Amino acid sequence: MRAQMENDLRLESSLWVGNKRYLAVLTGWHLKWTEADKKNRDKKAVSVPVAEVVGVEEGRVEILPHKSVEDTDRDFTVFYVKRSSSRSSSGLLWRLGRTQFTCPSRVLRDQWTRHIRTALKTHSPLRPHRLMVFINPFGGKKKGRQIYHSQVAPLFELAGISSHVIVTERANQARDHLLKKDLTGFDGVVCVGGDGMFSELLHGVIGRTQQEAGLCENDPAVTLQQCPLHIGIIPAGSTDCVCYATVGVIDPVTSALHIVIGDSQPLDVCSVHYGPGQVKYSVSLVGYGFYGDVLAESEKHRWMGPFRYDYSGAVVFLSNRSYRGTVQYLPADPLMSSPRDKTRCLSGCGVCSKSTEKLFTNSSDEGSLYSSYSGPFSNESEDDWVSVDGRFKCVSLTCMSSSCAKSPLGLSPSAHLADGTGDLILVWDTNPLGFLTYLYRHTTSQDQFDLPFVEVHRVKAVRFSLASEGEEAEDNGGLNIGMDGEDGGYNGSTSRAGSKQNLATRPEGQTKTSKDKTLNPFMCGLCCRKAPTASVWNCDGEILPFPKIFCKIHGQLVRLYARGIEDGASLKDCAEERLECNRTCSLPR
Ligand SMILES: CCCCCCCCCCCCC/C=C/[C@@H](O)[C@H](COP(=O)(O)O)NC(=O)CCCCC
Ligand SMILES: Nc1ncnc2c1ncn2[C@@H]1O[C@H](COP(=O)(O)OP(=O)(O)O)[C@@H](O)[C@H]1O
Ligand SMILES: [Ca+2]
Repeated sequence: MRAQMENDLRLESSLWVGNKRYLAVLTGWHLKWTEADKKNRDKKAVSVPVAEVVGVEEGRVEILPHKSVEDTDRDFTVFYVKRSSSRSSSGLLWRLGRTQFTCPSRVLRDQWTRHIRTALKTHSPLRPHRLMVFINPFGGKKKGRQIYHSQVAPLFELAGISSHVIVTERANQARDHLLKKDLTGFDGVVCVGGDGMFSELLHGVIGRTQQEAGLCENDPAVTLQQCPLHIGIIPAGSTDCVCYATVGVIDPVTSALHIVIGDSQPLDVCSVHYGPGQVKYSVSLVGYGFYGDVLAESEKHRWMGPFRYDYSGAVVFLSNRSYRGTVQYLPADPLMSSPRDKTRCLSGCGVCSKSTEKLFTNSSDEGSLYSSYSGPFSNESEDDWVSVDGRFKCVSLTCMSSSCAKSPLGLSPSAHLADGTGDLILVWDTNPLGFLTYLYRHTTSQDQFDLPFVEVHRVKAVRFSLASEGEEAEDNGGLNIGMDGEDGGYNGSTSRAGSKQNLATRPEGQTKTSKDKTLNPFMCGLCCRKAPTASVWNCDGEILPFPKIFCKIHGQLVRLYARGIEDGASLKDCAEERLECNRTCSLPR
């Protein structure tokens, strides 16, 4: 049956590109054109997977920067994904490749365009036809509208996608629209903005799916239903972490091309249960202490744009706070992977594929993905929880690497996008130089976990509560200057929550001395007033002012129009070894 379809789609003929003659072959999976006049050894061949063909148009057509059409009888133009490397990022930039072919006759030209269009329909079933696009006109450098209209809309039009565009007029408009309005006929939703805008779509899409399934999303015991609508992100925000960590570059054209060809990347989501039965969702950062304080501080300086985070980061660092609390976590299966195994989750990641089999009972049936999720706690009991008490600079939980331009490898470089786990990073109270070293290592390839006051655990769930006021005052002597005293830092204990058995003690070098106090006399102006004893949670850029939370990771709850980070090195190897490249990259051949 498949072979028959392949045969029906197959087309082979001589075509001209400029003044050179090529042998062009469409096999259903690939469109390949090989220079016809040269000897076999050096012949130039380009092979484009059908899945990466953006569109085909009759005539000689240009799209970017402006559309122009020369309506000739024997020509057709093929648009496709073309890769180039970018030094400033971890992934590959995608550009719109374009080749104009000339046929010997109009009949053959029409045959080519018809066959290519049929191949696209047959082999790219997830390509969107109708999208709902939300533009935040105030995100990042306030260029959302311009980015969409000049770089994205022409590509959507070329691919025959009809888009319903809403420029938001208030915060949470996109979320509310997705929760309440008719979404019939839409294949996906797209945000043009930053992580906050993505978070609105995430909440809208998850909430809507649970509503329609009749599930109570606020109940932490409920197994949430997977979301059928795909989410696309056109980066136009300040941090753009979700885009960076799933695509590898911050580039509107690259992201638009991933949407157009219907790429599909499953993503783990963390539900954060807080207050009286409320829930928020996060894919990148649930952070208490430093990251919560930076976010709270940055909200006062929104007018600074993306620079507000640098400024607030410096202010919060100088205020040198730490917080005492109890963290409990449910460890993930250590046989699957580890946050310190030095691997990276790249496009086609083996750990994530294996997890798909584990997370869904019948992984061979695509339909079952939406019904048979086994949930994170199939067999665990209270005894499996590990409990840690102490004073922390920050407690962070991330479902993915959370890489971004500031930190190209991210908060947890070996975290996986879709393995059903999150990485819990505990940074114990330490002196300012130690903490600066920790932060600085995020900007380099040095291991930020290889520090005595940092630990990282791969987990399925986390609970956090602050120390009671009495414990806090005892620990602090009433002043939260966070860097002094024998009680600061890694003085806590680790225990199995169920058995209450202490397992760990303070590692050497963690006792702080009075000398530390002299490290930063310039900080006194900032920190010698009574600092707050509680921080707030940073939940993907949203402030949660409730210290006590319960977090649970939901494996592959949503899907993005993305494919994970493509490994530039392997493409380069392919080019260097002179293998026939199945991608149209502009790397040296
Ligand atoms: C001495 C140099 C220190 C550099 C430290 C770098 C650490 C970077 C880790 C960043 C993790 C980012 C996780 C993502 C958070 C976003 O959801 C959130 C909101 O983004 P947006 O909606 O686009 O505004 N961004 C932040 O909370 C900013 C954190 C910045 C911390 C310095
Ligand atoms: N029209 C609007 N006016 C004000 N706030 C908005 C509007 N549209 C969206 N928002 C909110 O702005 C916040 C930040 O948006 P985002 O696009 O993430 O930009 P940035 O990355 O610069 O923070 C989001 O939390 C979102 O809810
Ligand atoms: Ca994960």
